[in-house]
Amino acid sequence: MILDDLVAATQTRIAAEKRQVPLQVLKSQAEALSAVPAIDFAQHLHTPGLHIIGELKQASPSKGQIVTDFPYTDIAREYTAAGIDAISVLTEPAYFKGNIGYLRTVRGVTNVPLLRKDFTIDPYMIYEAKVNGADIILLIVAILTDDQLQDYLQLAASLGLTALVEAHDAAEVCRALAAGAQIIGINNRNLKDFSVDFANSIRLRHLIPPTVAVIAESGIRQPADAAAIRAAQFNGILVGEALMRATDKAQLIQTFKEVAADDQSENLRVNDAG
Ligand SMILES: O=P(O)(O)OC[C@@H](O)[C@@H](O)c1c[nH]c2ccccc12
Repeated sequence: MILDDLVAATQTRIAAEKRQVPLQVLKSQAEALSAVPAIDFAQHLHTPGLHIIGELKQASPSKGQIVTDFPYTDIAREYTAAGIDAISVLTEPAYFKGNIGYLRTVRGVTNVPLLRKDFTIDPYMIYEAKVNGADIILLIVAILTDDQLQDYLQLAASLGLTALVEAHDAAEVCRALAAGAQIIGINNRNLKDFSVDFANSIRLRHLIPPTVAVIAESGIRQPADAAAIRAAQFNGILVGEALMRATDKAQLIQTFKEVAADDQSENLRVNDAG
């Protein structure tokens, strides 16, 4: 199963990194930064409208090479100018051609919150996210025990990081809630076989109380997709491939935002009538 391969590759990678920079060194670097006030992304997600997390992803195991040209700092600037709410930076090298250096570099060109998109399986990676400028880490329920979920959420909070806790089915959503997740991402893609079911997030939405922010992830391509997700009361969307392939990324972001704005004015009308 591909997810097992990803986890194994990540274990090997982190073991090598620990030999380069020992845990204690990284930990003290991260702790020195923990006083820096982090952006409360969960709170931001509860403000009105559909928030957009745009991804920087040049390749993936399901799609192979998505783009041949990957000017990621230019794209980060373009996302920022277009009013994106956060940028997701793939840092997994073996399957997504990501790099932790991309995160650090992007941090230098934008002030928007950055999500370190990786297969977090070790506290080391959380310190590393902090040291390289992330505001948000990804915790994938499918690859963590309940104890790990809780510990990693706590560690992230202690460093001033927010966690996006990713679930794919009802049981995983319940585990995310039980661990105390403040932001849950429901992935439309099954990481075990990479099949995408766009309706998956909408089907599971009702399991999450309004106090917890919820993001729909993967397979979101068109404004109509964003509209359907907004109508289902999501706080945000995570968009990778569609933005990477779009020649005019600002235009696509704008269109997604317009869809959300229409929905808001509809709500206002309903409220006025009531
Ligand atoms: O490119 P898409 O279909 O818009 O999907 C983006 C994002 O949801 C996807 O990259 C993703 C969701 N969860 C992940 C976990 C690891 C790596 C990647 C992902």
